Amino acid sequence: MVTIRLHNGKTRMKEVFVPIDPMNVRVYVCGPTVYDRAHLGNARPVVVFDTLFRLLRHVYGAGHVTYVRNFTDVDDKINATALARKEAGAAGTLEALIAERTEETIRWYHEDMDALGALRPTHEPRATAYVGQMIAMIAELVARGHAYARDGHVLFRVRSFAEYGRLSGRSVDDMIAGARVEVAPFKEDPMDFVLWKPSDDSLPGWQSPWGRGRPGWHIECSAMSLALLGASFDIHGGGIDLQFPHHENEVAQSCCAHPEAEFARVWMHNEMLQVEGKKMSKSLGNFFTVRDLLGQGVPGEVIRLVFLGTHYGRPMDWTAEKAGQAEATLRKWRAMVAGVQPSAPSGAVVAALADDLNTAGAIAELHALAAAGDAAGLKASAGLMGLLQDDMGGWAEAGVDLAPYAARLAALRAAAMETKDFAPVDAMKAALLAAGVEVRMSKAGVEVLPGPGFDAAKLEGLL
Ligand SMILES: Nc1ncnc2c1ncn2[C@@H]1O[C@H](COP(=O)(O)OP(=O)(O)OP(=O)(O)O)[C@@H](O)[C@H]1O
Ligand SMILES: [Zn+2]
Repeated sequence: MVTIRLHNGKTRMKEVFVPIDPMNVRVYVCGPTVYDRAHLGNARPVVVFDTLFRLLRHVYGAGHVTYVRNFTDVDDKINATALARKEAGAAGTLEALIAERTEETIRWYHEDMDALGALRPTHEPRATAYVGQMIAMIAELVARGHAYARDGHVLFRVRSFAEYGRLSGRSVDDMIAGARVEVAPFKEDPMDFVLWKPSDDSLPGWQSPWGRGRPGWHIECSAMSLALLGASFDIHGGGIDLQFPHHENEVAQSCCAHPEAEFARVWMHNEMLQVEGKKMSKSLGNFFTVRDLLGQGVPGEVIRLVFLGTHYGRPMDWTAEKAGQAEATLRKWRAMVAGVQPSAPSGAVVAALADDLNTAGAIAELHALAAAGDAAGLKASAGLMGLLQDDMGGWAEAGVDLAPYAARLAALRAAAMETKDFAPVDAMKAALLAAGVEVRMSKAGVEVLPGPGFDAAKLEGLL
């Protein structure tokens, strides 16, 4: 059996990975808060942990890996977007508007992450479906003296857990000194964090022993991982931005509710996608969405290869140059593997991935396979990384760059918004469809992709 080594954020060492149960290797990754389109940074953990998922499936068997990634669908940012819609005159109750918003966002998330060749996790639990389990866990923490109720809130008593701060390498006193901890009258200690908070009538809420309210964010992952993976499981992942306080708090909650268990054995954190040295984030406003890139004609597979070019533990930038190189590589490889039956993945590619997901090393091995003319090996090995899959190939096999057609269509639409004459847009769209091109037009942009019956010759004269 292949030996996998992973850098464990808990011990800060690269360790041989030994699953608790090789018949059921269990992974939990913190998923998105569903109030808006995913930005490119949000896609990095998806690609990183999808690559891990694929490697584990290869080594232990596809039926022997359980991968859970949640949707956080209870959050004040979601409430705010729904409230804003209501105030703008949207019909329906707040609950209905929230449900509409989260459904829509989950649909977008699936479309965008599917386009990157990410497999759907085994389970994608929604937090709102696990509120009962969260309440039970909070009650357990109260009973064990690790939490206390005050004024409709329930707080975790940080000083009751001696190991608090170990995962992120901080001491409680340092945290308070440099802290952005919220002081509130209902807290015994400023470090204590919220497990449950009250909801007024204008907000979604659930009945609980502490009155009508809603869960804090951290308890969601503790309760959902417990329900779906058990009190001890193998790997917990997420972005490094979540290490503190989110993951630290998850550890505190889960270990105090189940002191007999270990919670996550291995912690893996992906580093950030950056823009000019800063984390791409919604709050900084320095972001673009995955959909923006797809709409500009950048294939999802190109985005995936760019991500895999940098080790997950290092920060990285998105650049047009990297995208151009990845696209050229994939065009070359796709031409080589067209119609070829994959053989088995190369040992060198598997070994690179098994070495703490050395994806850059694995890509170098793919180049070596291509240079050696081993198309069958290239196809199988790239497949292990979610590349050169048949269902993602249309863009490259087309052999033509469709981005200018997307740009032209977008320009015609912009002009039509002014003139109110949509005939030129319709004509262009019809011509593209006749050439077998799939056209998707939305507020976010225009996307054109070669469809099954694509015929490049029919594009003649359209630009
Ligand atoms: N710039 C980034 N690079 C890599 N991963 C990121 C980046 N920003 C967020 N993530 C990860 O994306 C996942 C989803 O996070 P979440 O939905 O909480 O983010 P968000 O609220 O959209 O992000 P933010 O507000 O930080 O822009 C998490 O695993 C998080 O660590
Ligand atoms: Zn989490």
